[in-house]
Amino acid sequence: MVNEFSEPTVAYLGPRGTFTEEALFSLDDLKGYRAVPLGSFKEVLERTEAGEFDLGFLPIENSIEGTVLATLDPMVFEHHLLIQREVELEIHQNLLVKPGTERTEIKTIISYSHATAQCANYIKHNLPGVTISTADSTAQAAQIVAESDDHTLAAIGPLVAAQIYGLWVETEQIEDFANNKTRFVLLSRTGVPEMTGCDKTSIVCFQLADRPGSLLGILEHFARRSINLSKLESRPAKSVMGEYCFIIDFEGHIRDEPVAECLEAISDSQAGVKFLGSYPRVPVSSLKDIEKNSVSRVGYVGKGWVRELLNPLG
Ligand SMILES: O=C(O)C(=O)Cc1ccccc1
Repeated sequence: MVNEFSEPTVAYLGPRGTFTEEALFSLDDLKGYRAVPLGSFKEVLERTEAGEFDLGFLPIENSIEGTVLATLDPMVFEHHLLIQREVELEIHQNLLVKPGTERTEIKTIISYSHATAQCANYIKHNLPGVTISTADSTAQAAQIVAESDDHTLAAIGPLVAAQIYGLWVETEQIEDFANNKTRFVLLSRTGVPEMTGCDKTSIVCFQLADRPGSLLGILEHFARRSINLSKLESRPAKSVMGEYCFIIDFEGHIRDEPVAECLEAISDSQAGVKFLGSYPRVPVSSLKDIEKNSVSRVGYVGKGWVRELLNPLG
């Protein structure tokens, strides 16, 4: 270990008071680790890969805004880090102001881009015309507001950030959708955790050639082995316009024979495969939870709707 601390270390997106910190502190078995807040996603990734920290911890996906590209893209294209664990945290966004500030005074809102996006409707209807400004994290935004003399500036972020930086909570829970969750990942330079029987594997498939059916070809390897996918996302390959790579999460562990065989088959035929880790997966919501949270079924199309569209009279 090449760092100044005697105990094992975990670097995370700081400063103190981020949602990332709250998610990290929920991991009981990391209590013996020294948690070190860093200023940016980039710093966490670079310094973990360089071996300065044993582990890194970052958000990777939000249920309203989707993938956190500041984590995923560098993991796909620049770094060689392995996911050790995933954690889900329920997120509530809050409007934070300097003590004494009236809502009518607010002219600029600052936060991490995902946080302001999670509250876009709230801002449009309740703070029309405000300027949106970007910080490296929600807690950094709170710190900026606290350190500024400007009463027209407000932050969006966690309640704990208001406490740490001495801000007032103007309005609580301003996110646009209920059930706002963020998934975080624990990263390490080496090591694949033991198989638990309830695992997930993440990979990136880089197509060797762009030809018809190449995605289908990749997916067939999973279907043939009854391996269930939990996420499929395409990202520009960053080489040629129109070329993409596919980021795939699926159930199972690299030490499961069918999983290993599937990855071998894909890399032998269609694509270069980058392994991002096999790790215990968070329990999936039960059907009952989904039912309870679904707002309305109006607008969903049923079986046979294509036929109905084609033959409106038939
Ligand atoms: O951890 C935080 O407070 C952040 O600002 C990062 C973040 C990004 C996306 C969703 C939740 C948190």
